[in-house]
Amino acid sequence: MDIFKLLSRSTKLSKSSSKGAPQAQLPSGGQNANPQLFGHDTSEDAQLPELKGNSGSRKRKRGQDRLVQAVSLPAELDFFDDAKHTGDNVHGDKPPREHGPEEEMEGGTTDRQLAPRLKEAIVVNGSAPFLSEEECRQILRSHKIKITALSDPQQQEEEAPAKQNGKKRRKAKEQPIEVAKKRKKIELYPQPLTSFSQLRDKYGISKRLAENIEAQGYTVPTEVQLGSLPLLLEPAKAWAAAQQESQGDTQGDNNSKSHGVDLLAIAPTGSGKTIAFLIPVINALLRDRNQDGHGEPAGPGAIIVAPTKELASQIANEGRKLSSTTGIRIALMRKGMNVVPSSSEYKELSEHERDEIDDKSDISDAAAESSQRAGRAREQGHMMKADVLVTTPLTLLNALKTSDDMVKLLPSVRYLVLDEADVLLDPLFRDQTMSIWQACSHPQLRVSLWSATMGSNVEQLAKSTIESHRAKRLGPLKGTPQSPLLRLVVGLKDSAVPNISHKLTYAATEQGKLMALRQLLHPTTSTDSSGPSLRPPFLIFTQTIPRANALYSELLYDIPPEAGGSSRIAVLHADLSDTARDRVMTAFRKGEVWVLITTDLLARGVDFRGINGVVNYDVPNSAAAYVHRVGRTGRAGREGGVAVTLYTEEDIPHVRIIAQVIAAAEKLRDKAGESGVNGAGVQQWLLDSLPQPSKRDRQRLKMRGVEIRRASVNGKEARKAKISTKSGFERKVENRRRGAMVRSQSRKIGGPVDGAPNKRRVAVEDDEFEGFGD
Ligand SMILES: Nc1ncnc2c1ncn2[C@@H]1O[C@H](COP(=O)(O)OP(=O)(O)OP(=O)(O)O)[C@@H](O)[C@H]1O
Repeated sequence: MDIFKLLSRSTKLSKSSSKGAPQAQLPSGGQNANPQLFGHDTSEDAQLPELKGNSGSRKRKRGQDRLVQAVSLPAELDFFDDAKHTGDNVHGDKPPREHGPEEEMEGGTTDRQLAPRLKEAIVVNGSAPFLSEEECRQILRSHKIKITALSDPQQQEEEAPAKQNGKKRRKAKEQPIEVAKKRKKIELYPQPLTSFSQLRDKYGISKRLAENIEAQGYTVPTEVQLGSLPLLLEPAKAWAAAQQESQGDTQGDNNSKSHGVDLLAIAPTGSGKTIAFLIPVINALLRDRNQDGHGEPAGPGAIIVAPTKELASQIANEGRKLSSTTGIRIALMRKGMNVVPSSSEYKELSEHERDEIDDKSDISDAAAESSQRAGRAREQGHMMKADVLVTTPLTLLNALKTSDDMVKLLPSVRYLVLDEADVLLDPLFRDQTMSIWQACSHPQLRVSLWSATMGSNVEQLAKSTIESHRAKRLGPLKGTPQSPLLRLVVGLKDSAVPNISHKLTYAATEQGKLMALRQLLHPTTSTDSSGPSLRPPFLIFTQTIPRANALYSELLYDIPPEAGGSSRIAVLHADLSDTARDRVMTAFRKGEVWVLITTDLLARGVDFRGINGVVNYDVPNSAAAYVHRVGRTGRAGREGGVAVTLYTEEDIPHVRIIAQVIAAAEKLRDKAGESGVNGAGVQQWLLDSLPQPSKRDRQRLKMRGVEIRRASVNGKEARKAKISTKSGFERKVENRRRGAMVRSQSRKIGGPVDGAPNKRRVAVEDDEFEGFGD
C-alpha cells in the first residue's frame, strides 16, 4: 500500500481506479466511486444521469433539449438575462412575464420560477441534456442543495428612492423584518451540473482548463460543485461574444457579457469547495484576458483569502494544477512580496482613490512603526506578477500598507474569494479581511464566501458589505447592471459530515484521557468494543500550543521502534518556523508521520485525503470548531472515518453543543439505528442529561477555551489539567526531590535558599505548569 498516494493531494485520481472501485472501508483505502454525500438512495429520476449507468437511455420528449418551459423569474433576479441587463431595463422597466402552464407548480412555486434566459443561456448546446424545472428541483433536493436569492438589488433601489420624506422613511423602517425577509428570499432551481464534461459542452469553459480538470480525474461533481458551478460560470455565449470582440468584431452584442453573481456557499467539509471556486475564477480570468487583449495585466485579477498559511498553500497548489498551460499565474503570497505599485506610483493615483484609503487605518503606534519598517522593506521587494493571488489576510494587508499606514487599493481585482469565510469575518481576522475587501475597488467586484459553517451574523455582515460596496463603487456608474447575492446550502447548515462515525468518550480526568488515547494508539490491547477502532494515520487536536507540545513529549516513545518509533509522531503549531511547518506537513502527507498532534491551526480546510480519524484530545471550543476538526476525515465522500472526542469532568458544561452536532450528523446519515448498532455516537439519555450552556458560557468557551487548560492558568487548577500519566502524589514527590536539589545547589553557590527571588526555582515551577517538566 502506497501511503504517499493515500495522503497526498497531488495524487491523480485515475478514472479507471475510481470507476469500478469497491467500497472502501477506511478513508485510507482510497477514493470512493462517488464523491457525493447525498442522493444515493433516491429514486432513479432524482439521480444524476451519469450515475444511472447509461445517460443516453434517458427518455426525453421531443424538443426538450431546448427551452421547454415558459417560466419566468423577477427581472432583477434574471441574472443571466443579457437583454434585461441593458440600459433599458435597469431602471425598473419590467419585461412582460411569460406565463405558461408550468407556472402553477406543486408546492406553490408560482414565485419560484426559473429565468427563461438563465435556461437559454445555459442550454447553448442542443446535444447536452437539458432538464425541466421539476427535474432540476428533484435533483437539487435529493442532493440536499438549497439555493436562495438573498438580495435583490433592483428591489432595493425601488424601495429606497433617493428622496424619501421623513415620514415615509420611518414607515419603511417599522416594517416587520419577517415581511422583508419573506419578500427577499426566493428559492431557485437552476440547472445542476451533472457531469464535469458539461463544463465545456454547456458552459464553454476553456479547453485547457477542461483538460486539466479531466487530468485530475474528476468526473462526478460533488453537491457543492453541482449547484454552484452553473451559477458562477459565465454562459457560453458570453465567452463567444468575448472571442468575437477580441477578434475585432464590433458588431457583436456588447451587452452579452454576464455580470455574474455574489455567492455565499455553505457545504460540508471535504465536499470539494476548493475547485468549485477555482474553476470559475480561472475561467473568468481567461475570458477577461481574451476580451481585454493579451497585454500584461495591471495587477492580480483575483484574490483568494484563507486563514492559515497551510490552507493558502494548498489552494495555490490546487489552482496551479487546474491552470497549468492556460497562462494564468497563481501565486502564494509571502512576506516581503509586493503586489501593488511602489509609493511613487501610488502618489499618482487619483484623488478619489487616495481618499478611499484615508479612512482606513486605525492601528497602534507600535504596529505603525513595524508596518513602516515593513513598508520600506516592501519598496525594495520585487513587484509580483500574478493573476490569482492566494494569501492569508495579514500577509496581504502588510503588503498593502504604505509607509504612512494607509492601505493601497487593488483596482485590478475583479474576483474576491473568502475561503473559511466565517473565520475570516470572525473578530480575530475581521478587520484585516474587511480592509482587504475595501481595498478591492473594482466597481464590478464579484465576491464569494465559502465555508462548512456560517452563522447568521456572518451572512448579515457579508450581505451588508456587498451592498455597501455596490452603493459606493457603482455610485459613479449608475445604470450599470447589478448582480444578485445568492446563498447555496448543502445538507444541514453547520453540521458535521454524515459519512463518519462519532464517539464521545467520558475519561473523567486528564490522566484518564491519556490512558484512553493510549488505548486508541494500541488497539490490540484495547478493551473498548464500543465502536469502530481508530487506525493511523490520524490527527490529534489540543486546545493550546503548550498542550500540543506536552502531549507530543508524552507520546513520543509510544510507537515501537520496529514500527518507526518516534519518527511516526509529530507536532505542528503556529510557534514553529515556516520551514518546520512545511516539513511536518510534507511528512504527514507522505505517510511518514502517522500521528500528528496539532492545534486548531489545522482544523480548517487542510485536506489530507486518506486520514482515518480525528481525536479531540481537548474538546473543541464551539460547534463549528467540532464540525471543521472532524471534517479532516471522511473527505470526498470517503466512508469509515472516525472522530473521537474525549471529555473530563471539567468539560461537562460544554459537551452538549458537541453532542447536538453529533446527533444532527447521525440523523442526516439517514440510516436509522446505526449509532445504536455500533455503539458510537450519542445516546438520547446523554443528550438529555447534559446541561445546556448559556449564551454567555458559549461565548466564553469560544474566546478562551476550557479555562483550566489555558496556558496562562497556574496553581492547583493547572496541575489538574497537566498532561501526564503520573499521579498527583508521584508528581508531588518528584517536585519535592527537584526542589531539594535546587536548594542544595543554591546553598553550594551561596544564593538564597528559600523565598521568591531564586529565578531558577521559579523557572522550574513555571515548567511544571506548562507541561514541560518531564
Ligand atoms: N468531484 C470530485 N470528485 C472526486 N474528488 C473530489 C471532487 N471534488 C473535490 N474532490 C477531492 O475532495 C477533497 C476535498 O476537497 P476540498 O479540500 O476542496 O474540500 P472543502 O469542501 O474545501 O473542505 P473544507 O471545508 O474542509 O475546506 C480533495 O482531495 C479534492 O481533490
